[in-house]
Amino acid sequence: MVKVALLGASGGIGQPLSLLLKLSPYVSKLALYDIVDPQGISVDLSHINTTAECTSYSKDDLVDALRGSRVVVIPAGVPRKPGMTRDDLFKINAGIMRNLCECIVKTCPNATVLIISNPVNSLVPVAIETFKKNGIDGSNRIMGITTLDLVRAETFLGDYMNNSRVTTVGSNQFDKRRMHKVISVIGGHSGHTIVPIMLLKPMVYMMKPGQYDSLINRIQFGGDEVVKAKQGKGSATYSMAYSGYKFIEYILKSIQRESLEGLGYIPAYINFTKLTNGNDLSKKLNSNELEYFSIPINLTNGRIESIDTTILDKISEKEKEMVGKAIPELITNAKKGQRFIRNEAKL
Ligand SMILES: NC(=O)c1ccc[n+]([C@@H]2O[C@H](COP(=O)([O-])OP(=O)(O)OC[C@H]3O[C@@H](n4cnc5c(N)ncnc54)[C@H](O)[C@@H]3O)[C@@H](O)[C@H]2O)c1
Ligand SMILES: O=C(O)C[C@H](O)C(=O)O
Repeated sequence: MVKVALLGASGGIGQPLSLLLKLSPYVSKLALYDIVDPQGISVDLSHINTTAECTSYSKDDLVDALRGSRVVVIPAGVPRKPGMTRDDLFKINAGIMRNLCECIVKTCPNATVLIISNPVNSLVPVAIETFKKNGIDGSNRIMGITTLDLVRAETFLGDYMNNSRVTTVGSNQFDKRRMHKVISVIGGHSGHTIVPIMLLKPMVYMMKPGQYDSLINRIQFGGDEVVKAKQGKGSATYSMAYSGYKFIEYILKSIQRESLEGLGYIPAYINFTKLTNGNDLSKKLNSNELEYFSIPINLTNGRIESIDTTILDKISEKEKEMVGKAIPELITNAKKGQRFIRNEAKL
């Protein structure tokens, strides 16, 4: 069991995620930090009869919140309103990410850092560059959480299968939780950089013309659906808390040395260049410039042991086309984050 720090704990994602972490058998201490004091959340959660010991921290207490943390989860930052892109959040959230990471790298440099705040495609580079500026390579333990795209893919494909004649193949409804054997998602976390990969190719042939394209579109722009429905009151929070916890649980299980076998592909948005199989990924994606990509990872002790590029061996022409479209945008997004820290370092 380990200490987990949650930065941005008072927010729309932070609150339900705090609850899920309080229920986790893998967490011994849960440190809740936010500039809006999370004391009430912490006291409330502390009445739940699970093991995790909750404490709250605000403003200048960040060092205390982080001290001894093995895992740091970051949903701190502003969410989108209708009409905005995730990239529009960069101006505010990049500064928040840099300041938090400056403190993480000095207080718990070996912690695994899991980034939820948007734009993920640029903020993971901000975090990695901040570590680098402080002389530390964090690329095997700083990850962007892209699990919501995977959860959406499983849900929307499950809906399609249950609502179409595909259900007549078996007598029961398809279990959406088993969809990880049917679909995965790689690339990044915004629009066309989100690239769904059908693991069971015959599924595509079973779909009516147009259905596959509309499924892909819904997965890529699922975030917009929630932003629109919330009418200016933010973006996905409950589905993100669930997806975030799902990914955090992989990390915690791996720290606990539990087997992750049978859980399917576990993608995360990472800097793959120095990792085992990183060269292989560059070759398969046919790009020397791309450094960040969401790709299945193999974990040991909560860190990336290697990346698994086999998912790219089975992709269709249409999926190749989607990957090709994602790469230039991913390069631009990553450079934006890198420049933010590198230019500052020159001042
Ligand atoms: N990765 C994903 O799939 C995904 C999904 C949904 C949302 N998001 C992103 O997560 C972020 C948070 O979303 P939300 O709905 O929880 O927003 P929110 O506004 O409800 O909560 C954000 C919290 O961060 C806090 N905060 C701001 N600056 C801080 C700082 N310097 N230190 C600590 N806390 C700080 C705020 O006080 C607030 O409580 C957004 O950027 C959103 O776009 C990502
Ligand atoms: O859409 C957003 O801005 C939030 C999040 O990235 C999502 O995919 O729901």
